[in-house]
Amino acid sequence: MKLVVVGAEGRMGRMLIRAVAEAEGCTLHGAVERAGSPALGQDAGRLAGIGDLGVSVSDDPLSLFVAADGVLDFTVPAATVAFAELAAQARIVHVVGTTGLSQDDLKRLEAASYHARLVRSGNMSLGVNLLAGLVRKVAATLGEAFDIEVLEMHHRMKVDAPSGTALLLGEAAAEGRRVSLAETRVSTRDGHTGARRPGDIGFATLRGGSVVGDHSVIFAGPSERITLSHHAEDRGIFARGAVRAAQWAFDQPPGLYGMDDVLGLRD
Ligand SMILES: NC(=O)C1=CN([C@@H]2O[C@H](COP(=O)(O)OP(=O)(O)OC[C@H]3O[C@@H](n4cnc5c(N)ncnc54)[C@H](OP(=O)(O)O)[C@@H]3O)[C@@H](O)[C@H]2O)C=CC1
Ligand SMILES: O=C(O)C1=N[C@H](C(=O)O)C[C@H](O)C1
Repeated sequence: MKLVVVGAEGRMGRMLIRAVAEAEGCTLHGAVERAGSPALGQDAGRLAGIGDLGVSVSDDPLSLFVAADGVLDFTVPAATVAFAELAAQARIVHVVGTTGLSQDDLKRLEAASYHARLVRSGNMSLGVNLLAGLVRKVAATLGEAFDIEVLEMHHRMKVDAPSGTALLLGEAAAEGRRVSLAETRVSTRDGHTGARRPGDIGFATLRGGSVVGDHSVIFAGPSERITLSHHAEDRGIFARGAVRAAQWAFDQPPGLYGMDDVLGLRD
């Protein structure tokens, strides 16, 4: 499968280049950065620390997409929406790991998925997607006597909050309880907040250092507490998940898919 990595110089971009180079049956067809990036013209393999691959970083995504099978995209929301339109034009697989997407961005990705095979997830690791299934089940079993709080910590450079994974886990909890996350979500608490509203799903965000990604879902009940956690130790877990998603989507019809489809975890 011929894959293009966009955002090639980013923390995830460099991991994705490595994951594609290591994956059986995949080749790196192209690497893209924004116009003006100092990475333009550099060899993508060298950028990723694995030696030359003979693929120069380019700022012309469409000319690469038309001759590729898929694109791996962990960038920023505005770029991802633009790449979705180009991937749809080229009728290729688009794997989206970018987080912090607005409702309007999500609608535009959905529109693109009429033509492209688009896989999107706030977390591409096996562990987090298994955890989401457990959270759904525990939330359904315990009911509202247990308060749900989602706690996350990431490195100091992360720009969006709560994390895409925290929202994915919050959605799983809300689904388990058969409520809408939009109506129960509380993402900030400061000052005299009053007592906790029954049924709320709370989010707490920590930022600092080089933390790859820590997430816990806490079910706090009368006199006891259950905590379900995931700790990411290496970004390779997300990159390998993204390559697996692209390989899975290659044989699917156009549509919008999640990692639960890729991993066969849908109930
Ligand atoms: N779903 C998942 O499993 C995971 C998701 N993520 C998400 O992936 C995203 C990226 O994270 P991370 O790699 O840490 O961030 P980085 O800031 O390190 O990387 C983003 C890259 O995208 C580039 N970029 C921005 N705009 C464009 C454009 N128009 N065309 C091409 N490239 C562009 C940036 O370039 P420049 O800096 O020059 O602007 C940068 O190199 C985040 O939303 C993060 O939350 C991260 C890990 C796992
Ligand atoms: O920005 C990151 O680094 C990460 N982003 C994703 C998120 O927002 O959940 C996934 C992972 O936790 C790392």
